Amino acid sequence: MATIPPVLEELGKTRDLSDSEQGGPASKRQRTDDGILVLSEVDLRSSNPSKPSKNHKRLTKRQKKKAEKFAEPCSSEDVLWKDLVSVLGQDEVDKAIEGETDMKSPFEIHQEIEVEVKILGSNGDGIAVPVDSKQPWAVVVPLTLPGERVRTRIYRQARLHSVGDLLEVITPNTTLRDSSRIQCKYFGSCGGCQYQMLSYETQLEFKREVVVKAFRNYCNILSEQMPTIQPTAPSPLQYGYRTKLTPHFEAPSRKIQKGPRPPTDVQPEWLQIGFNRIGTRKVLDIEECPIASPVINAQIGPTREHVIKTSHTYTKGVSLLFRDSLDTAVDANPDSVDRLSDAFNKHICITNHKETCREQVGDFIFEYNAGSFFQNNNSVLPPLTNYVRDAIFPPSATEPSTLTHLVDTYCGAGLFAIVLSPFFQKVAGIELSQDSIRFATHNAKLNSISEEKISFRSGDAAEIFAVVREFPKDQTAVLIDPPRKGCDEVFIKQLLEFGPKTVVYVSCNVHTQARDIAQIMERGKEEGVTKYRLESVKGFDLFPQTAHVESVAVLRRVD
Ligand SMILES: C[S@@+](CC[C@H](N)C(=O)[O-])C[C@H]1O[C@@H](n2cnc3c(N)ncnc32)[C@H](O)[C@@H]1O
Repeated sequence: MATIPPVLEELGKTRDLSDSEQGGPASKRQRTDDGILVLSEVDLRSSNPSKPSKNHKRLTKRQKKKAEKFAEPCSSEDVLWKDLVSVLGQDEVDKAIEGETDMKSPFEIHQEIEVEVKILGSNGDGIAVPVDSKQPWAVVVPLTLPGERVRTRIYRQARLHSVGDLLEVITPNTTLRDSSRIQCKYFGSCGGCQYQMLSYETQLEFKREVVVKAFRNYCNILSEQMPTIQPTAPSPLQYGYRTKLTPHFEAPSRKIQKGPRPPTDVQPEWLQIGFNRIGTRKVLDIEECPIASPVINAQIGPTREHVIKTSHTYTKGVSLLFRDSLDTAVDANPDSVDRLSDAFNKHICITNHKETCREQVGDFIFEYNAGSFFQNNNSVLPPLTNYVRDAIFPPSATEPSTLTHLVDTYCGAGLFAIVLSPFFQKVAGIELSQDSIRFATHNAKLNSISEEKISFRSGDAAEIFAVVREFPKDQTAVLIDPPRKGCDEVFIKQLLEFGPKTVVYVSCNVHTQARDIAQIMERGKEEGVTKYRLESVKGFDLFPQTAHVESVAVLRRVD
């Protein structure tokens, strides 16, 4: 029998039972645009309404109705559902739904069972079936790998599956699992990382599989139109890469708030500063995060001390901010500073949302508001932006490119627009956040790009097509990099009406990306609508050790 890290053992023992009641509040995982896992509430109907377990809580009618509904397309529940169907088989799933057994779990909450893991789901958890399966039912067990036999304790019930804590890996997959690779003492308890026990090559292969499945499930185009998904591009840094961290803590209860002032040098018991424990909304106290950069880790201790000292002052939960930045006290003007000097390359940690951060990407400098969006893994930005450049101007092309104009939609602080600007005569960017646009314009100046060449405006992405009407569509590339929810129909309609020669779609959610690309290609079947060919799809690993994958798809107009 394989031993499991003590953190897993602790997780198995200490899950708060109130969190795992049948029909009680359960949590659904969601990922923010920068890949951070957050948990929000979803209500599940009782798995066996006729025989409630002793932990059963009554659901309101509204809660029941919500739980009975199928998941929103492309949501993390829907992505999981597709994985469940692939494990259980469509016929069995259909039969269970028809026979109304799809919500009737064969297991009790807190029951311990043995399961065999069939696949690693796209959300990063193992998807298993019970060893003595009598009805089609799956069990989702985080931190497990295909081929493993594990013991799990059920803590949540949902449609055709239960979710359990990993108690023991009975038969490990020794080809894949190696616990000596784990570099974080919180791995197994913290909800942030899923893959530290895997080799980096295996992580990249699993991420490619996620992209393959996303296009299979959400991009319903003919198989001959679907290019082979390329290998996932690695991150140069696999630990110490995160340039942003947002640990949080809950406020003390009213009683504690009103009680006597606590000593300021001892961490009160209620105060846990960190990330959500796996599968819960309970905070795990953390003092370090090995995937975050060194300056962030150096700042965690002093910030924790400050929070502990002032803990009596908090009446609301707080999300802390740690941003790795070049030292903004040094003038960024290339005439006054050597950008290769130690002074310019000194890193500091910014904790105030309103302060300015600075990063270098290739030869370009970017400044942005610490509270606004910027990609969270600086090490991967040169390969990512180079890949997008080569996708627009393929180095293997035999003819010189005719592309002279770039439209950067959802442009943030101007990352792609500015890095790619040397290759275009004119560049226009659009972004909803006025703050980011202010910085995009500032960044153009910081990098000596003229106002005649580059312009940024704030607004909804679809509005850009009215602005760039004078851009010659045969010479224009459009870059799309939307938030996790993807593009809306208005945007896609306007994109197709504009009809640029090349579209590069960068996405932090490959499922909505696949859905949007299907829509772009489907619309092209209509009379008079621009047609596109999906040329390539490639994952990029912006978040090593986690299940997250970024994806870049390239579409060329069919003339
Ligand atoms: C994934 S980020 C990409 C930012 C930028 N391309 C980068 O790499 O730094 C998505 C950006 O879209 C912006 N955004 C969200 N909804 C938008 C909309 N409807 N129109 C334009 N921008 C939007 C967000 O503020 C965010 O900056």
